[in-house]
Amino acid sequence: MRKNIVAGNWKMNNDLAQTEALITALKNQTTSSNAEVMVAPTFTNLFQAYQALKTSNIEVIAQNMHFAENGAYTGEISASMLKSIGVNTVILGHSERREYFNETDELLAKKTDAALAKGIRVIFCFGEELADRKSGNEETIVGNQIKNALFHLEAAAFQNIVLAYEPVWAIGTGETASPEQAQDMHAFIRKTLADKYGNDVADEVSILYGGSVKPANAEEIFSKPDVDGGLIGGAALNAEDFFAIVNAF
Ligand SMILES: O=C[C@H](O)COP(=O)(O)O
Repeated sequence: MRKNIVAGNWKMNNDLAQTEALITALKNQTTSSNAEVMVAPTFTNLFQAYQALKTSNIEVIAQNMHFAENGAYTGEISASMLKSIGVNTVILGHSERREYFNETDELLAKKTDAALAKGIRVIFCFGEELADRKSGNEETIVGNQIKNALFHLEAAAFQNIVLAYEPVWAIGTGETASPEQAQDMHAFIRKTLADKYGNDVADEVSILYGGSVKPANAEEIFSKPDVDGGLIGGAALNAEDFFAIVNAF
C-alpha cells in the first residue's frame, strides 16, 4: 500500500557509541507525522540499533545484502541473517553501491529476488548522473534501471517494493532536484510502472526522493503528488534535522 516514508541512510558513518547517541537523540524526538520512519545503520551496529528501537516507531533497516543464502562470500550478509535479527527492509541499488562496488542491474535483480523470497521489503534506488541529465537522457537511464532490475517480477511483488529516485548529481552535493524536477521524474516512474503493470500497481507503490533533502526543502518536495517521501543521507545523522524532515509530512 502506498505510504509516506522517511528513511535515514547513515551510510558508513557512526561507530557504536555514536550510533547509541544518535538513537537516544532520535528517541527524544516527538512527531505527529503520518510517515513511516526508518533508519539504516552500518552492519556492525544493526543488531544494537534494532534492539534499541524495536519498541519505537522507527524501523531499523539494512543498507545492503548479498543475493546468496549463505556460503563462501567473504564479507557479505544474507537475507536470512537480516531476518534473524529482526530486520525486514533493505536498501538495494544505491548509487554508491553501483559506482564503488560495480553493482549492475543484473546483480540487483538477483538481490531483489533474494530479498523478496525471504519476505524482506526492498527500497530500490536508481537515478541518473549529471551528464545524463545534461544530455536529456535522464528518463531513458532511469527507465532502463527500473526495467532491467525489476520488470521480471510479478505484479504482486511490488507490494513489497519501495522505489527511491536519487539523481546522482544531487547526492551529498547540496544541490537538490527542484520539486518540479522531482515530480516530473516521479510521474515518469509511475507511468513506467503503469505501462507494464497497470494503474492499480503503479498507484500503490511509494516513490521516495533522495538527494540533499533538508529541513528547509523537505516540505516543498514532499508536497508534490508523486513524491511519497525521502531517502535522507547527511541530514539523517542529526536527530533534530531528521525529525524536522519527518515532520514535513
Ligand atoms: O541515501 C541517501 C542519499 O544518498 C542522499 O544523501 P544526501 O541526503 O546526503 O544527499
